[in-house]
Amino acid sequence: MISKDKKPILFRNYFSFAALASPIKWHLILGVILACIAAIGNFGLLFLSGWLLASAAVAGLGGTAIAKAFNIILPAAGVRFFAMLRIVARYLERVITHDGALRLTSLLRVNIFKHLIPLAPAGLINQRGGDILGRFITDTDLVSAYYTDVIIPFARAFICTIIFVFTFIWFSSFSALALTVGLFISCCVIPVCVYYLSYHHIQKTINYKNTLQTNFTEILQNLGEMLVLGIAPARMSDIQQTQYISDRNKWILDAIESAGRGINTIIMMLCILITLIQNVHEYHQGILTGPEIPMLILGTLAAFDVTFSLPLASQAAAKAYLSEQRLDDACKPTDFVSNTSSLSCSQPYDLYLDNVSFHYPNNPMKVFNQASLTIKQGEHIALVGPSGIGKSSLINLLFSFYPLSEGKITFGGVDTRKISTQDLSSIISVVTQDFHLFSGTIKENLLLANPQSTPTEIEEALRISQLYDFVSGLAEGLNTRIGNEGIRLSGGQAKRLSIAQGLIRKTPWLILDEPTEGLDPQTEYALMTALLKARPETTIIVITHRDAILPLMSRIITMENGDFL
Ligand SMILES: Nc1ncnc2c1ncn2[C@@H]1O[C@H](COP(=O)(O)OP(=O)(O)OP(=O)(O)O)[C@@H](O)[C@H]1O
Repeated sequence: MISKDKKPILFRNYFSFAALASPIKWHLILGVILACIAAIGNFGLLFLSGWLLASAAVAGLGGTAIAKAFNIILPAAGVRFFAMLRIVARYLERVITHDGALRLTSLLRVNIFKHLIPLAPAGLINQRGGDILGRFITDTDLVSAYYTDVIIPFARAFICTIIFVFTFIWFSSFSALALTVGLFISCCVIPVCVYYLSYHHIQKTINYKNTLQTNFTEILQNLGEMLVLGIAPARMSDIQQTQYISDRNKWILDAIESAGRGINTIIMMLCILITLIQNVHEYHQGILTGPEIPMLILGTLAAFDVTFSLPLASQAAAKAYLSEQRLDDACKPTDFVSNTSSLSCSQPYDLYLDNVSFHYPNNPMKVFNQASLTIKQGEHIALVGPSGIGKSSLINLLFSFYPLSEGKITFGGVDTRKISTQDLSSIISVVTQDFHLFSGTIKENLLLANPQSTPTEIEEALRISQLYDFVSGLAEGLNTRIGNEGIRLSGGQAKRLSIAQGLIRKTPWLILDEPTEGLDPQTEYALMTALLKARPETTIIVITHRDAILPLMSRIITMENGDFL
């Protein structure tokens, strides 16, 4: 169980964005500053260009003397300066904010991984693989985008609004007021409306996307079986249907965002119109000069530039919020969290089950009912019993993957709930029925189990698991690639390779779940005798239905009615 004070990551309940984003706070601050500088550069460029063009025209109309007296160099240099400033600031802003966003994504993923690990497998029992993958990839991306797609555009819009309005006040208070009202609607009212109008559709889009991802992952994983059962076309048509609904929803979101932009444009045009009418009036009153009119008009145009990304930013905010909820849910500690404490157990590694009762969280049927068992280090045991009685479940309890209803299990003198999974796995090697081989060479798969193993140890493991002759006969020997999940090996060869993985770790305990299933009697006998001879000191527990193995073992434990006989 996870202790209450170890509060995991995510937002509302478990996570503080500020805490997570703290390593990239300078990226964030610098990103906002550069985004503002780029927007001010754009504003300055248009503002000054309007004044420069109109002044040059007025000077030209005024005759040669006035034209000569007009100093075009200084404002032209200003225009160039703002143009350069805009380009450089935009470039630097992109570099810094994207670097920050990528760092944030990796921080977020590492954090999520850290919180998912203790949940496995019991805490993840009700989650589908594709769903977790979706949360891990898509939702982390959307949450990280909060920084580049939400914080920066809104911070830029608010800071620049203040700067633009104060610049306008210098020339015309009325124009400044019109700009304030226009920018307020564009920065606050429209984004809030877009957010609430989009929220429900974004929620649906995320759900559809998740369903698509989950279903597609399952189809890919089980494509062979689905083709054999003839259900692949039906599943594909389900996927198409979900994709169609998802696309329609996306279309609605695009329409809302475009409407937001469209209204923004209308407000900008209204603002320009009002400013123009008032500026002409002020010109006649002598408050403004002629060139200042286009300057304020183009300035209004430039000022609104910072608001056009806000409808999209509102949608990004809703996406980040919903994704954050999904990540929060995925990482929420349940009652079935495997332990993270780490008391060291010591030799002899004896196992005691004391009145253990247990049922799976999603299955009320008791697998163990006040079961007691003692296994001393070095014993060679066959664990037998009818299918579904609970033999493999013993492995889950040994590693505290599930909580006990009653009783206690000690290993090496320590309650297994207090030994970390890492510590246990350094003492116990388990070869399960549903073993996993990686897409790589035979050697890579063996070294994955024990990176320090020497060529002699590799050879020994292959000899015991009766794979040596097979591997020696291969053109590329140990460097033969075995394909995804060991697809290029036969079922028996793949099983023996997984046994070799268990052997090469040389741990004091070795548990083999149905190691000889699918093997011919000769190979089965050769494997078991070689194993028991090579590892006399190792505790070996063989979970099996094969009678041929039983005479070779030093003790046979039978499971019956939730207990050991
Ligand atoms: N993850 C799980 N969630 C819910 N119930 C489970 C889970 N795993 C196993 N069970 C149930 O627990 C019981 C014991 O299963 P277990 O796999 O330990 O049996 P077993 O003796 O190893 O069977 P077999 O010899 O067929 O491998 C079964 O009734 C099974 O349905």
